[in-house]
Amino acid sequence: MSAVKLMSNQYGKAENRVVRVYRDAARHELRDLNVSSQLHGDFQAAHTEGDNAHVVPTDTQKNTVFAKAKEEGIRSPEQFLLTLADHFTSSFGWVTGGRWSAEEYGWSRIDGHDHSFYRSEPEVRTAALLRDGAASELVSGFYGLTVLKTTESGFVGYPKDAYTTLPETEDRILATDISTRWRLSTTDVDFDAVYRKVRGIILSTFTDHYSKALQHTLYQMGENVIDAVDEIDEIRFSCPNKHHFASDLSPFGLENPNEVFHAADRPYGLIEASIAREGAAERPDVWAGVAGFC
Ligand SMILES: O=c1[nH]c(=O)c2[nH]c(=O)[nH]c2[nH]1
Repeated sequence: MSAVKLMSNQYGKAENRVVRVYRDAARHELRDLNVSSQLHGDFQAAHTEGDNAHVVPTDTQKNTVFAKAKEEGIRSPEQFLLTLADHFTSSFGWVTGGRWSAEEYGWSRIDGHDHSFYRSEPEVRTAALLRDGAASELVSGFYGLTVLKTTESGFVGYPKDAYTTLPETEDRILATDISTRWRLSTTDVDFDAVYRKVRGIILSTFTDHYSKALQHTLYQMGENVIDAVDEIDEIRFSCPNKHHFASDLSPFGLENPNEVFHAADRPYGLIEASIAREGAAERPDVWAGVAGFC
């Protein structure tokens, strides 16, 4: 009699780099994804007996990603993940769900050209689908959108102790790499439209207020997104405070009224926050499948 038992498990093929080109017309379209597939279900015997009768090979999961890109197309990362989940759960009775995720890289036309593109979007778009039986939970987001404002940011009013050296300021650079994910309350939305709207709100919020701290700015970003998008119940941010320190040029007899900075790469403040719609159900189970804070 063994003293151990199998607990949670999942398996699949990670990081399938699939590029779908639509070339039915002279003006081509493309979607460029990195897709991971993880199955949940009855894989007990595979672990305890070495019986692979239920083990849909990770190689087959990889092939399915590419075949579905052809058969169903890629209309959005989220839609593609739903297609994969439907396929695996309907094809294999013991597959009760899974976790499918994707990153998307954004391309734009070179001078409006029909079939030549350049990597235009600085950020990587993300999507994660958790399927459990009939329930689908979607978390969309992006990371790597770097923003900076040269003024309209300050940091004052914090506690001072024996170790405090930071001077208060009401005029500093605020810069960060935005990582964010938002939890959708439905799978019945235009995912690309929601993505563009959220991205736009986050950027306009960054510019449109005096930031009293990065915490203050993230909260306003979250508040504005949740106010504007009914289908989003919760949004998370993980953002480094990319410090820019005004250089001391006094040894050279020069003044420096916030014109020359040392852009320090580390250490950096790390500011993380989750903002949720008042009254919406909390879903720690959904976030548990997302690496890091968000
Ligand atoms: O926006 C900020 N938030 C902080 O928590 C913090 N701490 C710090 O030293 N500088 C800043 N800036």
